[in-house]
Amino acid sequence: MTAPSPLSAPPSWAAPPFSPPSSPPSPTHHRQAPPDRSSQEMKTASLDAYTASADTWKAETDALHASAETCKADADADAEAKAKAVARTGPGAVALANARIEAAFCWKVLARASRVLAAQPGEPSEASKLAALNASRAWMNGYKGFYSSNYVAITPKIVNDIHKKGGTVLGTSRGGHDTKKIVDNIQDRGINQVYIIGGDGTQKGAYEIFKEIRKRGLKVAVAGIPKTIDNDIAIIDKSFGFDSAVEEAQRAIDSAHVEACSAENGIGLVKLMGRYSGFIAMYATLASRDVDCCLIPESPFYMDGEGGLLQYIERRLKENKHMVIVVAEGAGQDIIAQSIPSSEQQDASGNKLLLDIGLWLTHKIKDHFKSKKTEMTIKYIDPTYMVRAIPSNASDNVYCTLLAHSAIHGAMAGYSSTIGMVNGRHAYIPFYRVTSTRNKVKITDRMWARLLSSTNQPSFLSQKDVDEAREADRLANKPPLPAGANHNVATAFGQSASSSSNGEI
Ligand SMILES: Nc1ncnc2c1ncn2[C@@H]1O[C@H](COP(=O)(O)OP(=O)(O)O)[C@@H](O)[C@H]1O
Ligand SMILES: O=P(O)(O)OC[C@H]1O[C@](O)(COP(=O)(O)O)[C@@H](O)[C@@H]1O
Repeated sequence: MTAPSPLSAPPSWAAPPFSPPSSPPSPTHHRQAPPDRSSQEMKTASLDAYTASADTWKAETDALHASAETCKADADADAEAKAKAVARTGPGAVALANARIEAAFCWKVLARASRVLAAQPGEPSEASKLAALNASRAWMNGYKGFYSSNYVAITPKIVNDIHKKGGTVLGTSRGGHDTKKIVDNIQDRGINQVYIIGGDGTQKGAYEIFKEIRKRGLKVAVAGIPKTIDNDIAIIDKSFGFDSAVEEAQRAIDSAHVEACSAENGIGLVKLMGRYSGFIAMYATLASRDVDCCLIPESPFYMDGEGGLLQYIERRLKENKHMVIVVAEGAGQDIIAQSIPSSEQQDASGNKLLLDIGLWLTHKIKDHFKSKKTEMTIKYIDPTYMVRAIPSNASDNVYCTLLAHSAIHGAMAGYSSTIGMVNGRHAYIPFYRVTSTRNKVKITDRMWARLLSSTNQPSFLSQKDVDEAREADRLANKPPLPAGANHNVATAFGQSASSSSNGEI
């Protein structure tokens, strides 16, 4: 497949695709001959010197091969020893897997290093640089970049300070996931490791690519690296980008608090992203401690009547003369749909578009106090992309580095999975476990109870709602069985499956 002409030229910083020099780098070791020797003698001397250096590299390569063999033998012995020692208990399987990952990783890296040395008689540092440079490529603008534009070479110089910028230097997009075209591109270019970075949708796309690669029998490792501000990816403790978003969302809440305190019966209302999960709203509320009510998709509420939101707002303004309300963009969709027909429109990736709960609530609250002939001022703040466009914070920068290290270790050992932190430890998680459900706030868990005690808001829930929520959580956390699992595996799986993390960070 010839590379299609790029629809959009690569960015100015993109180096042209790397092509190795036509002839191997000339040896830099031979000395200049004295001026009075014949040219034939000079050629002989240079050839002798070159032969000597080739012998030296061969000896070094042989030595490296020998050490690789030793390393593999030691690692295999270590893995077997660990397996015998702990295979009888649950953790044994994990220890064995880890030992085998280390063994495979060690062998592959050493074998790769010796191949590079054997193939390139130039200085080893040049040889390894050539190999690394030739291997690191990036496709621009999301999945469609695999087939709609050329790749760009990624070098240490190019990525040196990207962690200080918001957004993504690779560009992103929604839609455009054509599994066949993507895997054709991977196969045609002889790629053996693919690192795919993004949210829950991206991980689903990575799973499709993995299944197609497996169907074709290709030796390609696919590493899914979770990145989304929503923290809605299942199993992992948190997603890269979430901490930074919470920090920025708190700044919007602080502004809403200032505005609310500056007016008679002032209300500051902030809408935050998170799509169908309310983690950003929940954690920014807990961080701020100036919030009187936090509304999220996972916790239904109602406006009118006894115990409703409007009654609570009236009471809070009487007590405190001002209040701050935080609403997640996915909250209240059922209530809005009663007055505005739900559009059912989707974005290019198939995500259902949300109705604007922020504007709807602002109008409802204004109309209510107008009908009561009560003075009230509401300041509506929708920070939208400001929460997402900021550079990642220190915590996310460290997390991102560790995710990258784990992803490379796994891919070099030949594993295909989503990489993430689970109960504080980095793990390789099968794609189907991550893509089979979405991480949502559990309103029956401690973290939501902590929020309710922080805001003193009513739970807006009946006991029936709580019981239904508990049952839904239980079913949502029953892990799917691997395809074709037999009774014993199903039983064992049922025993060992732990409930997915719930934002208990
Ligand atoms: N079920 C799926 N199968 C294949 N590709 C998918 C699937 N869901 C989403 N994608 C692709 O993954 C990419 C990112 O998905 P999207 O939902 O837009 O963002 P995010 O990954 O941040 O949630 C898009 O190109 C989309 O087409
Ligand atoms: O950038 P867009 O297309 O407006 O999408 C906005 C959506 O993207 C997000 O910021 C992140 O969503 P993804 O993780 O699915 O990309 C959501 O919180 C928000 O609803």
